[in-house]
Parts: sequence; C-alpha cells; structure tokens
Amino acid sequence: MIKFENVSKVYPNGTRGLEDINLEIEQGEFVGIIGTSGAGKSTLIRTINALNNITAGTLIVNDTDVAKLKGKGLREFRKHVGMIFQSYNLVPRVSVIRNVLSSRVPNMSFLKVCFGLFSKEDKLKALDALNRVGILDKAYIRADQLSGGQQQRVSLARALAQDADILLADEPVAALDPVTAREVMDDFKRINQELNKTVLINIHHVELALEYTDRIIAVKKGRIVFDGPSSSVTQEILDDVYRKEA
Ligand SMILES: Nc1ncnc2c1ncn2[C@@H]1O[C@H](COP(=O)(O)OP(=O)(O)OP(=O)(O)O)[C@@H](O)[C@H]1O
Repeated sequence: MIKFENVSKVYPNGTRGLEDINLEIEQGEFVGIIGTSGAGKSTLIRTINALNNITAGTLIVNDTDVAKLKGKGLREFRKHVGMIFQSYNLVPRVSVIRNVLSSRVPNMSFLKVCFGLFSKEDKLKALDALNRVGILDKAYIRADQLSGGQQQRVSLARALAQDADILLADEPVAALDPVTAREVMDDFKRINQELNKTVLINIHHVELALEYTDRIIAVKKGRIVFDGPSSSVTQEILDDVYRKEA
C-alpha cells in the first residue's frame, strides 16, 4: 500500500512541487495521474521511490517510511518499485536480455556482476518477463535495433524481472504513435491484472488514461484536485483540471 499523509515537496530553489497530499493506493490498483505540464505529476510519482525526497508529511510504501531510508535500506526498498521512463533508459548497444538482466544486479555479488555471471533463475526470470510483453523473440537483439514501442516493452520487462510490486511509469507512451501507445497500455493493463502489480502512470493522453486505468488522480499546482474512478471523470472535471489560470 502507498500512503501519503500531508506530504509536501519544496525543491531547493523554493519551487513548491507538492502541497499537502493525502492519498492511499492499494496493492493492485491501476492509477492514471493527469494534469497540465508542471502540475506536479512527475514529482508525485518520483517521491514514491525516493528519487525525490519529501520535505513535509509522511510517505509510507509497503509499511516503509520512505523519508527515513538511506544506504542499503534504500537500495533494498527500490527493488520493490520499478520505474519506466518516457525515454526507455536502456543501454543501447547491449542485447535486450542483458538490459532486462540489469534489474537483477542489486541481488548479485560484485564479482558476479563484473563477469556477467547471471544465474539460471535470473535468466529464466528475464525471459519470462520478455514473454509477458510479447518480445521474447527479440531477446538476443541489440536494444538500439528495436522500435520505440519494443524498447518501451523491454523497459517494462526490466521492471518485471526486478520483481517490483509497484510500477511507476513517467509518460511511458508519450513518444509513441497512437497504435503502439495502445499496445504498450495493453501490456500495462495485462500485467496489472495478471500479476496484481500496482501501476501508476503519468499520462498526458487523457483518453488513454480514462480507457485503461481504474482510478484517476488529477494534480494541479501540486495539489490533488480530483481522485476517483476513471469512469466518473466528466468533461467538466477535465475542463477544471486543464484550465489555465492567470
Ligand atoms: N529539480 C527541480 N528543481 C526545481 N523545480 C522543479 C524540479 N523538478 C520539477 N520542478 C518544478 O516542480 C513543479 C512540478 O514539476 P513536475 O515535473 O512534477 O510536473 P509535471 O506535472 O510532471 O510536468 P510535465 O507534464 O511537464 O512533465 C514545476 O513547477 C517544475 O518546474
């Protein structure tokens, strides 16, 4: 479970990223986070794996007080939270399977990492993850030889092979054409349903968010202005979320 209690985030330059956020997300939810550019969507999801530290309030993720984490505890915690970026963040000149296996590195000894000695279990896990996103046949191809949609699937497979139970995706389909974007959203949906992973997606494509996610959280100026079932989002709510204010 993810629980924000009166969480705020002020960046070192004084910009207020989040303002008094109160939120509970149960394991297995599929949540879309919407809002205008600069509203605080990325800040919100990046606090969950402590990529952004919070400056007030309490953030509990799977019974862990995230603000108190450091060193080994933080590394251990991050194994449970996978991150998927708009730009895929793959190692381009390396095979797909090596990219997916990189998620297993935190579980390995230094020497094994140096020699690339992944266990049979790790390899099977990586292949299973690639199979789940439909690109098992690409396992031994270099990552930079794949299309954008395929690269995003590798990124998703990497998060799955990590055994994360929470997947945070920051604009995962923004760089993809409409058909490929849907295919990747289908993957997220399937993984959410089959594996009961919590999925939080920052997404500018509102129609995709409404169609695929179960719950919408709308952010405006660092505050939550709507939180409810995707099916209950009306045009009036969207007009309010996206209204530019002077
Ligand atoms: N590292 C930073 N230092 C200072 N201010 C920041 C930093 N990162 C984000 N901000 C500011 O915090 C606010 C929220 O930004 P955030 O990136 O979370 O918005 P967003 O909703 O994800 O926007 P977008 O859709 O454009 O990615 C903005 O005013 C932004 O300028």
